Amino acid sequence: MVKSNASNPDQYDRASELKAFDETKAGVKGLVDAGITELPPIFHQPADKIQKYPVLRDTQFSIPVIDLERVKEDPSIRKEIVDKVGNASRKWGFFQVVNHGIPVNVLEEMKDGVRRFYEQDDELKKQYYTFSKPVVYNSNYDLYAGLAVNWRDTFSSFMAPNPPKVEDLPPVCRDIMVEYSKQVQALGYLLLELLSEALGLKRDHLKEMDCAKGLLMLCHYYPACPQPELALGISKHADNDFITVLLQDHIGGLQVLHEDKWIDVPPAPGALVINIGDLLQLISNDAFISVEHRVVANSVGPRVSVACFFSTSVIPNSRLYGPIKELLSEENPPKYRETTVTEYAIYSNGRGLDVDGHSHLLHFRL
Ligand SMILES: O=C(O)CCC(=O)C(=O)O
Ligand SMILES: [Fe+2]
Repeated sequence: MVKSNASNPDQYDRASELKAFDETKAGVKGLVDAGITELPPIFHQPADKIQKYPVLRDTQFSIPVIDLERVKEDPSIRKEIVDKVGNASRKWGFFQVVNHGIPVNVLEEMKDGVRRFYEQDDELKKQYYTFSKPVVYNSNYDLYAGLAVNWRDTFSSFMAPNPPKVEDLPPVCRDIMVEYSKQVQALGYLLLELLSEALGLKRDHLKEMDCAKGLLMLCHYYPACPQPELALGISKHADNDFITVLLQDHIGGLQVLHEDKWIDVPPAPGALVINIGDLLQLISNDAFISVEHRVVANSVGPRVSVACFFSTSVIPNSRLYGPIKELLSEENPPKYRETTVTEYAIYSNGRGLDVDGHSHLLHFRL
């Protein structure tokens, strides 16, 4: 157990508390199971980090929800959908989709599978608490590097193009991980078509650039927090991929930074949240924006979510990605130098922002 010293958070041995927490291999859920009633200091966010931007709760400002029904059948409906996807990707960098083709029972089973993973016996879970297996479970991947530990546990696995052997996936959720990742990849390809068309490119342009070839699945668990106002589930970051498809449950907590205000992304039944990652901002030459987001801690959880990152960062790949030539003109010269997905991943080191809290994209700007 990590001893708590929340009444005097400045006077504690941070390094040894981090190590003690890490060595439990039981994550944040382990602390909750042990019955803590105060937030241990390693989780305390600096107050200015939590409150820097106001939270705006105004229905006038909300992430667009786009209905994909009949997108493949009716060209005039498709055109409307493409316009909506383009507008949302330019203005918000985020949107939700409904009628996306993934059945509700698959979404429910995926969330149940994540709950089963975390709620199984600690001893079974601990075997994945390592960076040397295809499925990596830990609390925060950047436990020792972050300013404050996030109130969250995560397990992750690359699911495409080279998925792990089935026996390497956790038995309690392996079938649904395989099924869901296949369906998400198909949706990823459809989204790339719509995004290509919204950029005025031919339908297969982004697909042919391999933007949905690689898929990293991150399964998050945000236990109920004893002092949610002092912690964050995920601190402010942007995603370092092409696009992300996020499945969230009914609890909520995801917020998007829009015009210097945090806007809630309300859970909608059957919906998936889509966001533009840094690499798509780069190749679209800033037409689409990769927007910072965070998850606040909650007192009613556990909340579960599954983030599917489309990126090929683990495949050795020398393919260069720069602003797409067809989008450039005298009035729209390239804003970024070319990079590889691997270089971008190494540069961002899996972290959503640089040490000063700025986007890693700035480093690649011409
Ligand atoms: O859990 C969520 O709602 C967001 C997760 C997220 O932002 C991420 O995995 O990058
Ligand atoms: Fe994210």
